[in-house]
Amino acid sequence: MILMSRRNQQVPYVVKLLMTQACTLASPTIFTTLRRPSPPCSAAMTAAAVDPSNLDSIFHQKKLLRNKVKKELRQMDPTSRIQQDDAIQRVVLEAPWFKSCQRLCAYISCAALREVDTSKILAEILKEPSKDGDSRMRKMLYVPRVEDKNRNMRMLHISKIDDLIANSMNILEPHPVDADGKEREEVMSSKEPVDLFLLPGLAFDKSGRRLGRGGGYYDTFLERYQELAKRQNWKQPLLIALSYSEQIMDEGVIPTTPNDVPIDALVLPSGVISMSEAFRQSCE
Ligand SMILES: Nc1nc2c(c(=O)[nH]1)N(C=O)[C@@H](CNc1ccc(C(=O)N[C@@H](CCC(=O)O)C(=O)O)cc1)CN2
Ligand SMILES: Nc1ncnc2c1ncn2[C@@H]1O[C@H](COP(=O)(O)OP(=O)(O)OP(=O)(O)O)[C@@H](O)[C@H]1O
Repeated sequence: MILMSRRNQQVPYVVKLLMTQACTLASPTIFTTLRRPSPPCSAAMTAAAVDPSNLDSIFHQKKLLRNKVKKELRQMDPTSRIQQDDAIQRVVLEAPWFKSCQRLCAYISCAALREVDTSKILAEILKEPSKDGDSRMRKMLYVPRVEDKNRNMRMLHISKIDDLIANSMNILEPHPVDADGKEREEVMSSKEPVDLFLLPGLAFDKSGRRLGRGGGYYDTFLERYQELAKRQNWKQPLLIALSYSEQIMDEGVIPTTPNDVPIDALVLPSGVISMSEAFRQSCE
């Protein structure tokens, strides 16, 4: 049986697990060739496509799963959390796809929401280039700003962590205008493509499903950005989420709808799980 992946490549209905050192210095990358959760192959999506009233049931199941995962995250041992935060960020900082990326969108982690910490990754991206001949280009960093309650989010350029202020949800985000009174660059208006998104989420599975916090901000934004990249003939950005081991679900547990955008890879404290051919190619 042959299925189509999100990049429209044929994916055999076979699960292959390969351990390889090719894509990470910190820990092994697990390459999985799995049935992609693209619309035709998800039971939940297929049902939703023929019966829109079924969406209510899917959203209800999503809500139950969010509550379960949030409870588990609140109960996590603080020492284990710190260890996992460090390990996950180390994997990212040492990964070839991170080192080589020139422009990325990343989330500003919120400790109260028990999100995987991104502070070390952000600090590394924003640190001043050393004066001792380090000629590496500074990466362009864009971070989310929620514009309204209708799933509208922008990704704005920041150059220092002080550019951020807490919003009504207590998440740090940039003001649309910088300290010099200049409008910040928005990623959707940039002339250059983004190579990488580092994504938050509540639950994930090994075939690329991602459950967010229920706002629909990321799915909406990612769909718009993928359409932009297609129109511009740009390479699609890698979509990589960061996850504690507690957030990995068995196959079939995460309910999905056609709007859910599948991810390319997942970073866990133990390494990277690859879910797409695009990710594998980025490691070559
Ligand atoms: N760090 C971070 N920034 C982000 C997101 C995110 O998930 N994490 N977003 C991703 O979309 C957008 C903001 N969306 C958000 C959606 C919900 C909640 C929140 O606090 N939800 C509560 C439940 C609220 C309720 O049910 O009424 C929670 O999850 O406990 C926060 C941000 C943009 N910025
Ligand atoms: N691309 C889209 N176009 C229109 N509506 C969307 C889109 N993506 C999500 N939505 C809507 O947003 C709401 C929240 O969706 P869902 O529960 O899947 O969010 P989530 O995946 O938890 O959140 P997020 O994407 O912000 O991480 C739903 O009503 C969903 O139909």
